[in-house]
Amino acid sequence: MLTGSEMGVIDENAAALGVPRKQLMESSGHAVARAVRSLADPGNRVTIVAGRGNNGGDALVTARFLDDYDLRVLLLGRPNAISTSISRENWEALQSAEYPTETVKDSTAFDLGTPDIVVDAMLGTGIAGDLREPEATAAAAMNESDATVLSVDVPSGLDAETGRLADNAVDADHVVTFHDTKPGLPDLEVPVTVADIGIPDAAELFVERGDLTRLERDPASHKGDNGEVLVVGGGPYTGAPALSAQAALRAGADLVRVACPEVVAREIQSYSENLILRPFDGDHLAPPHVDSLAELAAEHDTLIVGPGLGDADATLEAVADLLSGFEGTAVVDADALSVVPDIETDAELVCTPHQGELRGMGGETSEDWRERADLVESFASEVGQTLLVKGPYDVVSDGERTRVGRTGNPGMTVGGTGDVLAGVTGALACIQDPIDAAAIAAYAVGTVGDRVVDDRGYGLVATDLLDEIPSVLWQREAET
Ligand SMILES: NC(=O)C1=CN([C@@H]2O[C@H](COP(=O)(O)OP(=O)(O)OC[C@H]3O[C@@H](n4cnc5c(N)ncnc54)[C@H](O)[C@@H]3O)[C@@H](O)[C@H]2O)[C@H](O)CC1
Ligand SMILES: [K+]
Repeated sequence: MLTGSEMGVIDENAAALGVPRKQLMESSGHAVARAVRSLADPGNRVTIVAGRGNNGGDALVTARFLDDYDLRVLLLGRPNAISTSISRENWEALQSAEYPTETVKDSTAFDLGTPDIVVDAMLGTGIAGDLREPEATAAAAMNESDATVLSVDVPSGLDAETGRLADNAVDADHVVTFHDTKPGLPDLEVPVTVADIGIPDAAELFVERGDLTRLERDPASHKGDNGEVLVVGGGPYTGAPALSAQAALRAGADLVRVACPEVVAREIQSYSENLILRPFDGDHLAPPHVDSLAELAAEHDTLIVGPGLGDADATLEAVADLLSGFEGTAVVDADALSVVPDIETDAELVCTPHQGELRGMGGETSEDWRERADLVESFASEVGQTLLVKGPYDVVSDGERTRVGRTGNPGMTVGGTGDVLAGVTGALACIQDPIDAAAIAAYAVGTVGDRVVDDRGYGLVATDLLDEIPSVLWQREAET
């Protein structure tokens, strides 16, 4: 089952892999024509009712596969209101080839006639709310007619995000949906054909630019709505927590605080005025700090534990105590990773080991990325947490879903890039599911590294990555 927005992600990933949406539309339209053939014989009257979006575009393709039928193609609205270039190209192809097309300027001009089959291609995954005019009048006419109604993707009026069926939705007799079934379709109790439209498995496995479309920033949001992150780090090292915290800010978090030993707080602050420090006494994290840190952590959307903490016994004991009592989402990195297999916790953890750290946690790895993906998936399921295993191909898995990020380059083996990745993951985990946060972070940080190396060559340092994070995450160019 895939929601409309999940289909949008996959379909843009397919485009990133070289299979553009227009090609998918051709397959979709062909699949609808095959369904028409299974429902009616050549010579029968088929009326296509197309909306102005890509759902309509699918059926404009269908028309070209039905030359041996008695065909009418109705476009709801004016041709210049067609909202996507690929639908417009398919409309123009029908004009050039002199197909019997008509445009319906408003609802009073709509006349369905008496076809044998109606192809309902008014609205698909782009719908919001009940049907407006002229779609509402057209739906009522379809529902009254004796024709067999074949809906494209979903009956117009079914919201493929929530499965809600509008009161004035089309009452379909048959549905052809694409790639996978959609929410609400099983409840309709009509035959549903799931058509393979040639989306490669890789569009679901690999993290690509379509995954960035998951990111949204509400224009009406207030300080804090886009995430508050607490980094618990520092002591033996000071750069690591500062990198994670700055990366979290660059990834879009509103407020990022760093809890660190008092003796290094001034130094960490001196790296950036954007950081808010919450020092605790001493020169390293230890069990007496845990109670107050737990209270502080509970006031944040996500916790990042590990960067620069070191591996002193007292520190690892404190990390284990902190994570055991925590109930929110935490990114666990660096030395803190070693405690994960030994603790019981209600927290949702995103662990970000490189392959050596993964072995240290008891996980297995392999040179072959496909084998590694399987091994990471089963280890994630064993640990019951999300893993982001870094490597030339990053593998992200929660034990059920597994994603692979292919961005990045050998320049990123330099120290500090992992701290940046932990920071981006922590920020995104404020607004996304752990697996999506980890997948997007892996893809984005690798892309950032690729841009820096393209620009300047090898010899990048972790701070080079920070400034490029916003443009990769938030300035995407979507295909329409
Ligand atoms: N995702 C894929 O892999 C593919 C999907 N295809 C088809 O494309 C549609 C989705 O197309 P989209 O252009 O995004 O949206 P729609 O055509 O469903 O509708 C957009 C259109 O509708 C208007 N609108 C929104 N709500 C209402 C309403 N309540 N009443 C009236 N009009 C409304 C809105 O303003 C827009 O103009 C998907 O379902 C598939 O059929 C392609 O085949 C490619 C592969
Ligand atoms: K439809």
